[in-house]
Amino acid sequence: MRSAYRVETVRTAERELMARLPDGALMQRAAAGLAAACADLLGRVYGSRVVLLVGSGDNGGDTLYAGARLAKRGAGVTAVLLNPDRTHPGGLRALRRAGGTAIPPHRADRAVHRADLVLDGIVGIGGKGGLRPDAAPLAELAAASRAAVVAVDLPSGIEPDTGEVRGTAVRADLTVTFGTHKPGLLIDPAREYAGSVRLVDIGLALPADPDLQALQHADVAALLPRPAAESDKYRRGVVGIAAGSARYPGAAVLAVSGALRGGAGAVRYVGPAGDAVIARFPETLVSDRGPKRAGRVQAWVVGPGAGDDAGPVAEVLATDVPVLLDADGLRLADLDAVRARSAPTLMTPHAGEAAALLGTSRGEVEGARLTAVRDLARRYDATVLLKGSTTLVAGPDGGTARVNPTGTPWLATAGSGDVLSGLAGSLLAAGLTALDAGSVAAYVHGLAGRYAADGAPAGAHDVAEAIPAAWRDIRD
Ligand SMILES: NC(=O)C1=CN([C@@H]2O[C@H](COP(=O)(O)OP(=O)(O)OC[C@H]3O[C@@H](n4cnc5c(N)ncnc54)[C@H](OP(=O)(O)O)[C@@H]3O)[C@@H](O)[C@H]2O)[C@@H](O)CC1
Ligand SMILES: Nc1ncnc2c1ncn2[C@@H]1O[C@H](COP(=O)(O)OP(=O)(O)O)[C@@H](O)[C@H]1O
Ligand SMILES: [K+]
Repeated sequence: MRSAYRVETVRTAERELMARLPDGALMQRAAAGLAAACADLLGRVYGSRVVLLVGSGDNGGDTLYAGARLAKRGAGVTAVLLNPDRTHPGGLRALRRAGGTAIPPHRADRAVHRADLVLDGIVGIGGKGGLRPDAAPLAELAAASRAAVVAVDLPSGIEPDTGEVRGTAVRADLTVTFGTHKPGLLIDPAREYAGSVRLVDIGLALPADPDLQALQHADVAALLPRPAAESDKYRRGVVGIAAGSARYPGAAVLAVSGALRGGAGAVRYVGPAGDAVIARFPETLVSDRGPKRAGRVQAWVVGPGAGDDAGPVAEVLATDVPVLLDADGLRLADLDAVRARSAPTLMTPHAGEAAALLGTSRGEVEGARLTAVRDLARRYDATVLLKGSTTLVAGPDGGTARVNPTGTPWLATAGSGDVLSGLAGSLLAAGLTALDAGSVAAYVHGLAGRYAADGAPAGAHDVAEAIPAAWRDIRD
């Protein structure tokens, strides 16, 4: 499990640890880890040209001490001081003692242009908003140079708690972060600015519940349903799919294709696309009598390709089993009916659908995904899975949210969301909580997308067909 904590929590843990350690010890741990990561990146430290972009906080302090370590190993180190009077004094002394030099920002151009490595120590968790006008040109210089860029703790200019980027920010090849991941390092758009992320353990004691977590293979393996010796198809769970329309029969087929591979013992289909479903998947239990009279299920999926018929959505929401609401179902669902449910509801909007539900724009949702997914979860008193370049899942209680690490832009293909809804519904029917069903489905779906594409375009049905291979890979 990879965990991320917001700034306030990091600060508290930092204070507690600092009180028990000699002055400056924490910064030395951070600087040592940072210098080691830089040395790995450079390959050969001796003779390399390193430029430090140094702001006036402790982020600049870390950077100066790391620069001093690299200078001691023979690197030529130049520090660009954004604010010479407020530069971390101990860090600057250490750099000078090790043979490094300091220059003002107006001389940065040439140094950055010739550098092999640029360290971004402009601002860390103390930053707010995009970079200020005096700092922004340095980010642009770094972007234009051929040097590798290492962000110290986080790329300066991103919002650490949310992953928002509201102005200019540094674009890094590598981010060396201290103590814990920050949510912004795992969520687009900021994640794009961070490059690869390396965590340096500095001994922080953090609370049990992170703000955000990313499941990994072992976590998902432990959650995947597995039939026991005495299982039968009903004990494994039956998932009902109320999807598709005369206009969009394919959505029904794709949702069923995901559901059949998601661990439920049987898939019941209800809707006008029964013939198409049976033709492709003869094992489906097809009914044309509407969700209420279709027979017992342990979870419902409603909405993919459903068109404008609000009837099945209302029927499904009135049941006492978990419900996954997707696509048209999101639009047709009555807010009060969702809020009144006694069983869990999992909503799976993409950014456009989330924006419509929140009364905002798609761009606003994409720029502030964590805020959007939490807002929706609270508003609907439901678990929400927000799809897209970073898929997030949040529960209504405001507790730990999940971020999916396996996504791939190859998944951006028509119908792949239908596959996801079937898969997640099947996991709900198999007994997973809404948070687990959503995050496990996103994980398996992302991996299946990678397998299906393997570097070339793939269709949604290919993604569904790759689910068993992804599942096996996780299980092994
Ligand atoms: N937590 C830990 O466990 C450990 C933390 N450590 C390190 O400490 C870092 C936090 O240091 P910090 O608190 O001194 O704040 P920091 O990030 O340097 O920023 C403050 C400076 O930024 C400026 N500034 C603000 N916004 C800005 C903007 N938009 N654009 C431009 N400038 C902006 C602000 O200016 P001011 O408002 O004061 O004028 C002030 O000068 C943390 O990220 C990690 O690297 C490690 O040493 C060890 C363990
Ligand atoms: N840029 C991207 N990176 C990773 N995954 C993406 C990206 N864009 C879309 N996806 C994924 O592709 C799927 C598309 O679902 P959706 O938007 O509902 O499409 P459809 O309605 O055509 O099925 C979702 O799982 C989503 O998370
Ligand atoms: K930084």
